[in-house]
Amino acid sequence: MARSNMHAILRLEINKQLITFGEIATCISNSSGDMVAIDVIKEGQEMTVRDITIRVGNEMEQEKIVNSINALNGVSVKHVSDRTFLVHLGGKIEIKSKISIDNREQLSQVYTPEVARVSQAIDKNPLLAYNLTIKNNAVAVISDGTAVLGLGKIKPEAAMPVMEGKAMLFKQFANINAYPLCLNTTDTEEIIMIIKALSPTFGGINLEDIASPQCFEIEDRLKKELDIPVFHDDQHGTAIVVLAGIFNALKITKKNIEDCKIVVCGIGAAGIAITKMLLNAGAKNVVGVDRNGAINRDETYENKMWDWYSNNTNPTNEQGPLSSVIENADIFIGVSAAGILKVEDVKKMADQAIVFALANPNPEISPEDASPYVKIMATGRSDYPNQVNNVLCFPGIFRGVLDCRASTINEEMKLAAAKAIASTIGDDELNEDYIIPGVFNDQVVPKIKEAVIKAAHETGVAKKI
Ligand SMILES: NC(=O)C1=CN([C@@H]2O[C@H](COP(=O)(O)OP(=O)(O)OC[C@H]3O[C@@H](n4cnc5c(N)ncnc54)[C@H](O)[C@@H]3O)[C@@H](O)[C@H]2O)C=CC1
Ligand SMILES: CC(=O)C(=O)O
Ligand SMILES: [Mg+2]
Repeated sequence: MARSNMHAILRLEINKQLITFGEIATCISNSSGDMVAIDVIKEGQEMTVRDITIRVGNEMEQEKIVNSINALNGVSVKHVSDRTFLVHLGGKIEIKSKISIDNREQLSQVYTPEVARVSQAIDKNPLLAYNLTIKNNAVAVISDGTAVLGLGKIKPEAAMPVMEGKAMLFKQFANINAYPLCLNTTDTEEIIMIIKALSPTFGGINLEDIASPQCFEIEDRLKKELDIPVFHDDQHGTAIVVLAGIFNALKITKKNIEDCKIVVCGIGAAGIAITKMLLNAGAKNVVGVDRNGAINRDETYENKMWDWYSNNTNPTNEQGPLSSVIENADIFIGVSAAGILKVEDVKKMADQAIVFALANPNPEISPEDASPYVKIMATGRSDYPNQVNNVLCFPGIFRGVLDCRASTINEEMKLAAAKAIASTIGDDELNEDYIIPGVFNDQVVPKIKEAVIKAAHETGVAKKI
């Protein structure tokens, strides 16, 4: 399994006459806790209070450690807090005013009565909204909570931490103000109606974690009916970053995309968009696998996208489960669920295999299990090398489209973004553990932005000269 990034902070009250800190540390280590920090909170003659931060595998392990400490004589656990929960207290973002209101004159300018003149000006010329409101730099991050990370359908309130996280990334990496909005409906028509009604406020719409196949119709309709860019990040953001990673990975394995057998597992939002980009980039042999095995032409599918998929992929009409179609595959791309690719499957792949196990939060196979048998291993996670995650794309692509006021994000702009990401790694730097730039590489956003603006102008969708 993938290693855990879960940390707990235990507040311990210790009677120094009865126990030493060394004994407590041994107890934690014997219970598989990895102690990463110690803070002294209160020091007395007899008693001392310390906060210790430990990395644990999961909640059960945490409970086991707490119970073992409490079983020792002279120490008790007073409080347990989880570092991840602590950073979420009160939510992760806020709205700040650009100017302060210190007197009546300023009040009458930013609000009534003077603001009315600004409203009237925009009413006469709605394009002025780009100059006189937040629109120019505002993106709505909208989810209905139906496909959140790999968690599946969860309540819209529960999707908010993820959307707030996306909003933070928009701000930090591209200085875009993003507004997380989780909708209490899963009805396609209602979602379309709500987003259309909200659109005057925003310069772009980032759809997030909306389940397939509904996500396709929602995005297609909004693209047709709105004049601002609409981008389903799980489809296109992911596909762009995957393609960037594949371009670089193939330079290492010295294979051509045309000759590779590529198995895509999880034919949902991300899987379908990835497949389309791979085909546009020249791939000829893509085989899609979902819960019931390979998508093939001998079956009929209710899902229209799977119908399209069966007719445009799988040239030899392979059938059967992942464990059989994985044979001789050069590339595996997983956007499905945790743990479904087995070591025995990886062993059946062609030489110099490339495995992108991108399910979040836990990949289809852990790097520890797969790495001995593959040339290149990537996941969607921040705690391993080669993080293939749409965070590398959405800040830069939206920075580009907002800056040139593009009406849409087309195939040319997406391909340009993929090439821009790949190009941030020079041939002299490229290696198995560095096929994709890190999230904190400050060349990524400017490179994507420039490439996207250029492609928007070349394809005539940039409205700002
Ligand atoms: N690393 C990254 O940047 C990204 C990762 N993802 C991850 O990819 C996964 C899928 O995301 P979406 O495409 O948005 O969801 P989705 O719900 O649209 O599609 C998931 C697909 O995987 C299939 N699936 C589920 N369990 C499976 C199994 N055991 N075997 C084969 N197929 C299975 C489902 O039937 C569905 O067709 C999630 O884990 C998500 O976190 C998604 C977007 C970006
Ligand atoms: C990264 C992302 O968008 C997802 O896992 O859904
Ligand atoms: Mg997502």
